[in-house]
Amino acid sequence: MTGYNNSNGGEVNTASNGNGHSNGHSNGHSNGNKSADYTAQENPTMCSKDCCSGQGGFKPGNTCAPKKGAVSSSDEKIVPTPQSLLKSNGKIQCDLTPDELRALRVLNEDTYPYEVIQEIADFITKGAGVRPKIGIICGSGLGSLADIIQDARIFEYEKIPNFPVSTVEGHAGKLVVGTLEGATVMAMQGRFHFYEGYPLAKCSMPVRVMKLCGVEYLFATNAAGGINPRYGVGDIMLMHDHVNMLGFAGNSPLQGPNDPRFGPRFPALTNSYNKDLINKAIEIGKAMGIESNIHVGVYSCLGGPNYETIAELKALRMMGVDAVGMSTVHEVITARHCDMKVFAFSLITNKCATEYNDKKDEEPSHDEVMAVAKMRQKDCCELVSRLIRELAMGSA
Ligand SMILES: O=P(O)(O)O[C@@H]1C[C@H](O)[C@@H](CO)O1
Ligand SMILES: Nc1nc2[nH]cnc2c(=O)[nH]1
Repeated sequence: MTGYNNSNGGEVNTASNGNGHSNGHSNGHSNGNKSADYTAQENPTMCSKDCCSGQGGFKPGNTCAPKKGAVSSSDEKIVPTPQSLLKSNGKIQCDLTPDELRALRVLNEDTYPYEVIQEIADFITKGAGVRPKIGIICGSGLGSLADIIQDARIFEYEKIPNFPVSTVEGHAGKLVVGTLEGATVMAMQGRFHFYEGYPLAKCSMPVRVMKLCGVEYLFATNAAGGINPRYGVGDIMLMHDHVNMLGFAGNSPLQGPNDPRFGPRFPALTNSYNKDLINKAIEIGKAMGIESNIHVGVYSCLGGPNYETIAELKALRMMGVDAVGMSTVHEVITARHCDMKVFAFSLITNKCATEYNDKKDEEPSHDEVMAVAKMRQKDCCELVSRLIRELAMGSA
């Protein structure tokens, strides 16, 4: 791989996408469900299996009175909403623990005013005693990127005011602030995904926190499926562009009122991925002897949590996508909106099938994603730390 320049789209694949296909599927089907109407046939007047089963089975004339010990609908546990917790004096009244209450509040908070982000940033910079210059977001299984940070000050997400919590395996839920290769850094060991139930603005809110902490460069990493047939498992794809599938569906982290203290209402995204950093990373890849495992390509984020169908993967390939995942794009949009320089890469943890087959062992799984990330974490860490060293020395 030689130096990257955006004019030819890096290594964007030009191979045939294999558009013609026959999947051998027949549309007609029989679901083999012989007793779909079982209750109605066997017990013509039984109101429901649960209702009548505790009464010695159905007998004609059952009154369907509530079973002993059953909760009546008025006793059912109510899922609290902020409104249901409020008394008329505006105070919250509920039997939730402070932790449950906090989780509820964070879940219900969709937008973060500038002042709240500022408070979070102050909490971190005061606690850490430094203003970091580089922000790192660790992808699935790549949390070890933060383990190499020196003089680390660790903040668990649940202890940071107004911060969401990580719910995905391989995302520890810690913010690590310290120094790496002479630069001050803050790293997220655990990011937030749309599929966890967080709105995109909340998923990428930590990027704004980074900005107000003083961060100028965002390094985002992710685990992704390789759609480009030339990519192998364990390869690294330096992102030079993205296709925002969630954006196609009308979803953006920048939706809602725009606060110009962060950035403009209509930001341009044409030069989102810093070319100097991409070229430096290619040079570093050569020096590490992993040149043939480094690509430059286009990433696309889908909502997840399911992996893609073959038809979706074919469509993505036709659109020029090289790797697919469930993150990063909204973080990059948020970072570019507030004028941060961005470097991002995907670790290819699985090859995406773009032809139909029945091979179970070729289906993606999070276990496989984690295993490959573990196997490749050393090279990923080295790439990131060498790049940060170049930045700290002022040569990137
Ligand atoms: O956080 P990233 O994007 O690295 O995680 C990917 C996408 C899903 O969260 C998970 C699927 O295995 O890995
Ligand atoms: N959407 C998606 N995310 C991934 N993360 C790791 N592998 C994959 C994949 O194949 N698809």
